[in-house]
Parts: sequence; structure tokens; C-alpha cells
Amino acid sequence: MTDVAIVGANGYSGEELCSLLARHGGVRIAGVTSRQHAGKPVGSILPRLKGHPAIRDLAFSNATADDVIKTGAKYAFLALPHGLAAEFALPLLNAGLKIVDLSADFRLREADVFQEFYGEAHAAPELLAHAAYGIPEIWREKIKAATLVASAGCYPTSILLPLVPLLRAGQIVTDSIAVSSASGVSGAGRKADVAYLYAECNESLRAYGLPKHRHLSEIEQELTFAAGEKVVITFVPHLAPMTRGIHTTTFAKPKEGVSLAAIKETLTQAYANEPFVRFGDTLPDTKNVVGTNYCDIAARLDERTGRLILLSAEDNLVKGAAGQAVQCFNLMAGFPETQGLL
Ligand SMILES: NC(=O)C1=CN([C@@H]2O[C@H](COP(=O)(O)OP(=O)(O)OC[C@H]3O[C@@H](n4cnc5c(N)ncnc54)[C@H](OP(=O)(O)O)[C@@H]3O)[C@@H](O)[C@H]2O)C=CC1
Ligand SMILES: CC(=O)N[C@@H](CCC(=O)OP(=O)(O)O)C(=O)O
Repeated sequence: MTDVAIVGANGYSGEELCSLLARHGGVRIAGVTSRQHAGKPVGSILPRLKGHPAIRDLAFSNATADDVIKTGAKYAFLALPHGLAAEFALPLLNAGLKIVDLSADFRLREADVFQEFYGEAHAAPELLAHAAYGIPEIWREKIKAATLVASAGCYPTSILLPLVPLLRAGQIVTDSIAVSSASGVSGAGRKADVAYLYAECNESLRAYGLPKHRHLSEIEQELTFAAGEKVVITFVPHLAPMTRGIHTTTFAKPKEGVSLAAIKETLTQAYANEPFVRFGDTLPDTKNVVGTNYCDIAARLDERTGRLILLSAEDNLVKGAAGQAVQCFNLMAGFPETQGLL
């Protein structure tokens, strides 16, 4: 059994991590943190885990790096607001733990891009070069060897999985890409904010974060890497009246002479052996992926405009957060990649 700690375990993605790791089979949950609930039994705050053998008589501890180190865990999952993970990472790494961070703190390679998009100086810029970007389908070998993995953002995962193979294959006009995404409200986290009250979100759809949502930084970083040239895109996120799920529509021009059949062949080849990406003809629907670690993808060509339309759907809390983090952990710790996720 490998001992793990979950930091920020009472948040939405932390709770999802607790559920996935409780049924993983190869790990022991050695510690969970929450400042608000320190000292309380896990089952009293996360009722769906009450009585689960993996939770035992575990109580939340306070959320400092020392509290995490004291658990004796070999791996720490950080499910904290961005800005904080950078403060935890250094002491935990120095104490010999390996880290899977769900926040944005280690997803960017350059500290000045972090400053530009997050409006604050990076707290541990020296660690950026050591972090692996956590999408296994793109960076599997790097993740296996890493001590610090930055699990990719929820929107970025749904955008990068369809586009990266096509950019690697040189099939897309790089300045033609525009993306429209819709996310369930849990994407905003379990925080009290009027904008996310039921009465504000229910039966309504609205765009937000325009024109420079902070996820553009990691999306463009990864697209640029895949294309081998600078890629800049338009990205319009929406808040959708559902609890979980992301649906993404990507518009792009195929390069001269690139057919839909060639695009489909590239995506089929890229994902034929990937357990969590399902490329096919069926148009993705969030209800088919919610509660799973799948990302469903389809492609269509609008013959009238020559525009390629890529569609993708995932659960923001699973493939977009906790599931992807466990997938990365499995690679780092030498478990089968799918363990606890199917
Ligand atoms: N929700 C989603 O769909 C996704 C989220 N993410 C990222 O994962 C991270 C967690 O997100 P999410 O689960 O939504 O967030 P939540 O707001 O639901 O949870 C945040 C957690 O962090 C803890 N926390 C907050 N402030 C501090 C602090 N100063 N010190 C220690 N602990 C603190 C909270 O517990 P307490 O206050 O009790 O200490 C809570 O457990 C974020 O970085 C987010 O951007 C990534 C992909 C998708
Ligand atoms: C609906 C909603 O508010 N979504 C969040 C998603 C961000 C998220 O979870 O952030 P990271 O992936 O960067 O950690 C947002 O747009 O800010």
C-alpha cells in the first residue's frame, strides 16, 4: 500500500480525490486536511464516504506543510486554490514527498506568464522547470519520471486533447483556432459567492472571463509546443446550469489539402490505445462522461465554410481534475494507469 495525503480534501476536487482513492485498492489515505474542519471525522463532513473502510476513523487535520509531512505519506495531492500550492510544494519536496498538484501553480513553464495571467508573482519559480504538465495522453513519459506533476486545467484538457494531435501532424492553420466551452458550476469550487448561487445560475447560460481567461496561458503554451510555432487562440468560457461537466466546441481551418478523413485518421491513431479518450462519430454529451474519467471527442467539417468543428466533453471534476490527478499518480507510482478509474 502506498500512503497518500489529500490537501484541501473538503473542496470539490478534494472530495472527488477522496472517493477515487478510497476505492483505488493500492493506496492508504494517510491524511486529509481542511482548515475549517480540522479535528472532525471525514464522514461527518463528506457523508458519501461515511463508514467507508478506506476512511476508517480518519479526521481532518489542519492544512500546513508540517501537518502533511506528519502523516508519513509518500505522495501528496494538493487541491488548493492557486497561489497556495507553490507554498506547500517546496517543504513537501524537501521532505521527500512526491506531489500531484491540481491547481494552476506549476502548469506554466515561465514565471512571468504566471504573473501576467494570475496577477501575482509566482511563489516558487525555481520549481517550474521541474514540473511535468499533467495530461498523460500528451506527457506520459515525463509524468512517470516526475516528482512534481501539475495536473492540467479542466478547460485546457477538453481543448488540448482534440487539438494537440492535429497540430503535431501539421494539419491545422495555427492562427485559425477559436474555442467556446461551457462548464458546470462545480468548476468554480465550493466557495460561497453570490454568482454561483442556484438562483443566479439555474436555467441560464452566460459567458465570463472574456477576453483573456487565465487558462489561455496553459492552453497556448501547450498548443505552441505541439505546433512548433506560436499559437494564439480565442477562448470563450460559459457557465452552464449543470453541476458537473464541460462541453467544448473548437473551430479551426484545416491546412490546404487536409481532408476530414485525414483529420479523423490522426485522431483515431492518437487515441486508439488510450483508455480514457474516446474518439468517434457520436457527438459528445456531458451526460455520458459525468462521473467518469473519459473525454469524448468527435470531429465534423462544415463544407460551406471549410471550417473544422471539434467537439469534446469531460467531467470537470474527474478527467478535468481528480481523475486526471489519479491517472498521473498511477504513472508516477508505478500502478496500472487505469487503477481506480474504470
Ligand atoms: N473545480 C474544478 O472543476 C477544478 C478545480 N481545479 C483546481 O483545483 C484546486 C481546488 O479546486 P476546488 O476543489 O474547486 O476548490 P474548492 O474551493 O472547492 O476547495 C478548496 C480547498 O482548499 C482549502 N483551502 C482554501 N484556502 C486554503 C488555505 N489558505 N490553506 C489551506 N487550505 C485552503 C479549502 O479547505 P479549507 O477552507 O477548509 O481549508 C478546500 O479544501 C484549485 O486550484 C482549482 O483551480 C482544477 C480543475 C478543475
Ligand atoms: C466554472 C468556473 O468558474 N470554472 C473555473 C475553472 C477554473 C479552475 O478550476 O481552475 P484551474 O483549472 O485553473 O485550477 C474558472 O473559470 O475559473
